[in-house]
Amino acid sequence: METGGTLISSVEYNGKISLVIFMAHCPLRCPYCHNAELLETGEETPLKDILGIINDSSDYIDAVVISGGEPLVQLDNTIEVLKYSKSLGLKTKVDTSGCYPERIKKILNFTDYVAMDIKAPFNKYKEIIGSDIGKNVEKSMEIINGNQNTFLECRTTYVPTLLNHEDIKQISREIDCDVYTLQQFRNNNVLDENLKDVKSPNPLELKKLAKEIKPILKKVKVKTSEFGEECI
Ligand SMILES: C[S@@+](CC[C@H](N)C(=O)[O-])C[C@H]1O[C@@H](n2cnc3c(N)ncnc32)[C@H](O)[C@@H]1O
Ligand code: SF4
Repeated sequence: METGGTLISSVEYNGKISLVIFMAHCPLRCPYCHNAELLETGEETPLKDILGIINDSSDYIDAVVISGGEPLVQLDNTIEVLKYSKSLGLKTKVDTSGCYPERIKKILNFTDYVAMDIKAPFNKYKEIIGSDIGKNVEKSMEIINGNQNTFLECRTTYVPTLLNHEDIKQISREIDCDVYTLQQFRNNNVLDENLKDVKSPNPLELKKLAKEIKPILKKVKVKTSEFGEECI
């Protein structure tokens, strides 16, 4: 399998210590992507080495998180990692763009938690990230919601020049999830050079926006580099 390596994290799975595996490759090119070096290629890593790392860490981790890149590009390897993690009694989480609804179905039996980006209102994907996949993401959301054992977090990275407050309000009316997180855009590593000078949105602006959509979504969080994750 091709990866961008692994790390141990205390923030990628709420309240748990997790091993995060970064899978290489992604069919999308979100202008703000901070993992751009992983989109085309990764380091060839035998599956058994990744399973070995999970086994060696299993005494002190609670969960395995598969991120990337897009984990569902390497579907078979992702399934093997999820199954193995569950066999060791670990929680599992997958970060995805939601662009592959049919593949999502195949991981749900081994996935406790999906964090799925809602990158734009469903009818504005092409305009905002350049790929017209809104319908796929909507379908993925419906499939995950049909599986009562999988927790669904929807999340949007708020990039001031790409999105506006009305877009977030439209998203809040279109989605159905266990929790919605507004994430602060950071410009330290971005795919599109034009975003290098775009400042991170102010945490107070994000919190005000989150309060405005809370009556619709009920459970809303804001994630910023200044304050970490805050429930609104
Ligand atoms: C790199 S993506 C990998 C998983 C999957 N491909 C996706 O897009 O959800 C993981 C998370 O990083 C976020 N992200 C990407 N670039 C970012 C940036 N410049 N600032 C803040 N978050 C960013 C994405 O929105 C997503 O929630
Ligand atoms: S943010 Fe996710 S979906 Fe977008 S290009 Fe990066 S890895 Fe792919």
